[in-house]
Amino acid sequence: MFRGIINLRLIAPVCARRSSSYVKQKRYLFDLKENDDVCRQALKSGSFYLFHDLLPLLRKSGSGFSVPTVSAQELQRTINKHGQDEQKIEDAVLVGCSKSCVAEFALDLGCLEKSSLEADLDGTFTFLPKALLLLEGKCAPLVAQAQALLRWHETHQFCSKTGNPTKKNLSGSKRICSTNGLIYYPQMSPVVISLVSYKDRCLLARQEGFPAGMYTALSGFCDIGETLEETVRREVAEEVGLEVDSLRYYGSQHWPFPSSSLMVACQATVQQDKLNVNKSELEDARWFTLEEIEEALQRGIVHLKPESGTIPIWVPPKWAIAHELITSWVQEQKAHSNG
Ligand SMILES: NC(=O)c1ccc[n+]([C@@H]2O[C@H](COP(=O)([O-])OP(=O)(O)OC[C@H]3O[C@@H](n4cnc5c(N)ncnc54)[C@H](O)[C@@H]3O)[C@@H](O)[C@H]2O)c1
Ligand SMILES: [Mg+2]
Repeated sequence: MFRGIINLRLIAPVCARRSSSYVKQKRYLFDLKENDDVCRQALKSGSFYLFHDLLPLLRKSGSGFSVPTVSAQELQRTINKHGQDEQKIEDAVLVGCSKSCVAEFALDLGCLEKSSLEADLDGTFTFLPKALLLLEGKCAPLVAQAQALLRWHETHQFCSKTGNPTKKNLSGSKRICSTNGLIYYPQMSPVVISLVSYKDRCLLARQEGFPAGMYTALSGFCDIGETLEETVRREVAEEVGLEVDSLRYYGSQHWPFPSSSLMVACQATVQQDKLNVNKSELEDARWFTLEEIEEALQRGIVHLKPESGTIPIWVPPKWAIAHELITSWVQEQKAHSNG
């Protein structure tokens, strides 16, 4: 059993007063998920994020973009105006509830005409990777979660055992086979992402399909039955031929690509730096100094085509946990050098 130093990134415990409203919010969310009657009521008063064929609706807001919501009444009007039955609202899926316990849903209106919808809603249905780059703060993970849940329902219409149709419960927290009652829950695939370091350098890699110049931390899906630590060791050995000798948990992130992964991030160290890169998985892997990494972080996203000559190294954007891992390594290196 691999023993590493685990120091969980703990969220500061909420104070006693706030925890009562937090607990109330989470208990209401549980009721919404599990109790169709509670959810049916909430569908009349909740707020709705809208999608069109899994593209989220974004609206220009100042110098940036926001993710607008519509009320149940506005949604009814829009659906009626576009000739759809109001029942369509029951295709919505629950994505959360506000601190004041207003239920938040996501609904895909892919059956309606897109451009007239965008005109009515004063927004644009946007390709998800682009939308996530345009959004700030909590909007990006929320849109990613909603799209992943809508996509899961779209791709799990039939029972994999009987082949018969499945039906979602009202909140969309599960699907049930119409004949044998088998219950399906939305899945995330666990993926480990490790920033490997050796003395004062860290290791970044790229796959052939990555945007030109982008390097990121090593990552890999967990095989069935593996512990996270075993996946870290296996993936690092598989991809760059090194043996991990210590690892430290950093944090986690839901990642909607290619289909809903749970990224579990850690810092890992190795005892030697001789790389043996597995070219069937990686196009390249390199050790980078603190200075090179700081330059890459400064550079931000580089939109250059491979044919434009030498492309400077860049790393995933701020909302990717790889970026956080890399930034955390820089801070530790600087704290270490400042003694
Ligand atoms: N959020 C971030 O900062 C960040 C950074 C890097 C990679 N990622 C994501 O991590 C994931 C894993 O990266 P990777 O490509 O290096 O993985 P990987 O090294 O495991 O190689 C991918 C291979 O894993 C296999 N696989 C096993 N289970 C799978 C599953 N459930 N879904 C898809 N493939 C599965 C497939 O054969 C696939 O070709 C990717 O989805 C990638 O987008 C996220
Ligand atoms: Mg990998």
